[in-house]
Amino acid sequence: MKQSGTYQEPHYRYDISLLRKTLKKAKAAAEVHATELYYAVKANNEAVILKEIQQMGLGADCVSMEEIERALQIGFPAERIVFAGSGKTIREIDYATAQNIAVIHCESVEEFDIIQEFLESNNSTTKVALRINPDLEAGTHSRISTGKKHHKFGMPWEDAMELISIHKNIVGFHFHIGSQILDMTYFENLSSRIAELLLSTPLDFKTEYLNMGGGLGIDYEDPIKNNIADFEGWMSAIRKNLPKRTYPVIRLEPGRSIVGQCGMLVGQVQYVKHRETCPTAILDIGMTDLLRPMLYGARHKITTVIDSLTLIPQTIAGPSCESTDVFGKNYYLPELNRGDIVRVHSAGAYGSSMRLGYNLKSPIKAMYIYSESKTTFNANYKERTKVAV
Ligand SMILES: Cc1ncc(COP(=O)(O)O)c(C=O)c1O
Ligand SMILES: N[C@@H](CCCC[NH3+])C(=O)O
Repeated sequence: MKQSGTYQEPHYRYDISLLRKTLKKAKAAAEVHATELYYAVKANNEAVILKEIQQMGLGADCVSMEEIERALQIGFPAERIVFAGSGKTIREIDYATAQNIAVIHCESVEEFDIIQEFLESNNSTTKVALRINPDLEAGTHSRISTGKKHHKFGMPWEDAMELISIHKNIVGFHFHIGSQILDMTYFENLSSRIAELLLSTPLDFKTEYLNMGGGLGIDYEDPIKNNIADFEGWMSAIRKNLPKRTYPVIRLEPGRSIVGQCGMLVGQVQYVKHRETCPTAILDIGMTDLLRPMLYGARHKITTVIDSLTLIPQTIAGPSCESTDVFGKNYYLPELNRGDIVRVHSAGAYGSSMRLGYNLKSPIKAMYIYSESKTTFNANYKERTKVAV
């Protein structure tokens, strides 16, 4: 009897109709709240995904020269591209200013001088906004918080005030307190802090540009029921304490909330090790394809297409030569066996964009689905999991 079975290549699976639905919801909320959206390319930079986003009229928030290049290739106009990042190199600043992108988010006084040099040498139309560190909690995992004083991001308000007193080409401010934020109080706090800070700008300074970052969280526990993030709640919270008439249009740069739920990672059980504590299913997908569980202890929902009412606790692990290459313990699933297909949900954001080349693993492919019922999906995968004997 042949033991090897059939092999289904692992892949990211993107539900484009859900992406479109999500974009429509985000755009509708943005219209109500006079908000312009710049998609954070770092969350997912696959060309097909970016094209969908560009076609819906969002701008692009980029953090490297390569992301700017990709955004331009996809068709985002330069005047709808912003460039952020805590360690921009001169090569990157030169490129961004030469392309006349809309705005650079400058993070320090030192960086400002360098940007200034390239704005002049490139005779650039790019504007400068200052990223402020507001010293605020974000109520999220400590490793994905960015807005406290000790974090490396942004500059103190005092530095910003000094810069605007000298330079006339600064158009406004940029803030971002962290990612995967579900408690809207933290966004309300951000809007209070900004309102307070803006009161202390010199009378002759007009804040033309106000970017309040990204950070809206998604439901990792129940991504099937809650597949669209609370854009309306986010935008109300972020605007709540801003004086409306003074700041008619604001910018936001969501990443995860746009693409997180439309992607899943599909892999196959290679072996099951029957440990004393808990069986461990070793898959062909792991930390090189989705780093979040290993980097932040993030828990993603995992499902299978096996019909069984009996669920048992199992450890789900990846194939890399690292003890931390484990999605998690105590996943209650039907008993897994070699050949079974496993789906890791909510892998659309910070999945493929954070993939690793460790162990010389080749990047896995992406599959784009434009419409498919759940029944067809399950049937297709079951077909493939039948092990040949
Ligand atoms: C400056 C900045 N803007 C936008 C984002 C996108 O955030 P999120 O994916 O949480 O919406 C990030 C990532 O946290 C960021 O650092
Ligand atoms: N990459 C992170 C969040 C950081 C986002 C960028 N500042 C995640 O996987 O959740």
